[in-house]
Amino acid sequence: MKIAILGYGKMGKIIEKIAQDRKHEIVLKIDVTNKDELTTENLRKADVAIEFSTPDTVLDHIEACFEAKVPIIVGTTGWYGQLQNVKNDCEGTGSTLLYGSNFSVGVNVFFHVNKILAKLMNNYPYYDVQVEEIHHTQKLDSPSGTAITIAEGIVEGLDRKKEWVNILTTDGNEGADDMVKADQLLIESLRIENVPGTHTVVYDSEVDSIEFKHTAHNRNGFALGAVLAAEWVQGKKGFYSVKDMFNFSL
Ligand SMILES: NC(=O)C1=CN([C@@H]2O[C@H](COP(=O)(O)OP(=O)(O)OC[C@H]3O[C@@H](n4cnc5c(N)ncnc54)[C@H](OP(=O)(O)O)[C@@H]3O)[C@@H](O)[C@H]2O)C=CC1
Ligand SMILES: O=C(O)C1=N[C@H](C(=O)O)C[C@H](O)C1
Repeated sequence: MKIAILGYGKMGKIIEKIAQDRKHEIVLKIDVTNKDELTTENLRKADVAIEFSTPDTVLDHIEACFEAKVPIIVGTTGWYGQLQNVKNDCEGTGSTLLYGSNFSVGVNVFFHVNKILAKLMNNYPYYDVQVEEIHHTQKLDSPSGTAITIAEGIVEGLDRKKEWVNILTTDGNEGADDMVKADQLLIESLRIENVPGTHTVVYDSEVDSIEFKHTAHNRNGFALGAVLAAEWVQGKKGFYSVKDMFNFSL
């Protein structure tokens, strides 16, 4: 496959390496320094674009791919308020897009089990629940896209939580729980140097705690998942999420 990499930062560089190991060719790499090269003509040299840039640039990149009729895999987070508009645009223009807040196999297993656990915990009302996410200090968005997907899974399955709320802190979160209503699900966001991504769901009662945790040791799992998504989307039309690719049956 011929691949365009839109956003050539921490993720873009690992994606390049993994894609080449899998015998794909990188035909375009875009970052701030050469953003003028993101033209329809250049995009059409690719079979697929893989987008890991910023919340401020992702929508322009999506639009450029729709215009060029090149399928796009979107890993960038922090734009999900526009999801429905992008879906309408994708379907209206006969384009192809697959997005995911997290492309790693481990996190997608986590997403699936998190939903099952949330439903199960309806039977145990004496547990409260919260989500914690920790990322490196360069991260632009909070909460993380992954934490949003986790929180949506809990709100969907656990009747006593109606919506999520977020508190971002860099120096501990004393008293944060007191600011949250009983039917709100707290997502605590922490920013610590060099952490690739750690997500924990904690069910806490008077007598014990249940902790369900995913720790990324590096970014390779995210990058491999994005390349697998680029392979999976070949020959498909429409709007997909990474969930369609994994399609867990349990
Ligand atoms: N879905 C998933 O599995 C994962 C998602 N992510 C998400 O991916 C995104 C990128 O993460 P990461 O690689 O760590 O971030 P980086 O900051 O390392 O990389 C961002 C890249 O975007 C480029 N960029 C910024 N502005 C523009 C512009 N106007 N035009 C073109 N390129 C631009 C930057 O260019 P320059 O270097 O020149 O500044 C840089 O190359 C984030 O939203 C993050 O949350 C991250 C990991 C996994
Ligand atoms: O910005 C990051 O680094 C990451 N972003 C994604 C998110 O917002 O969930 C995925 C991963 O956790 C790393």
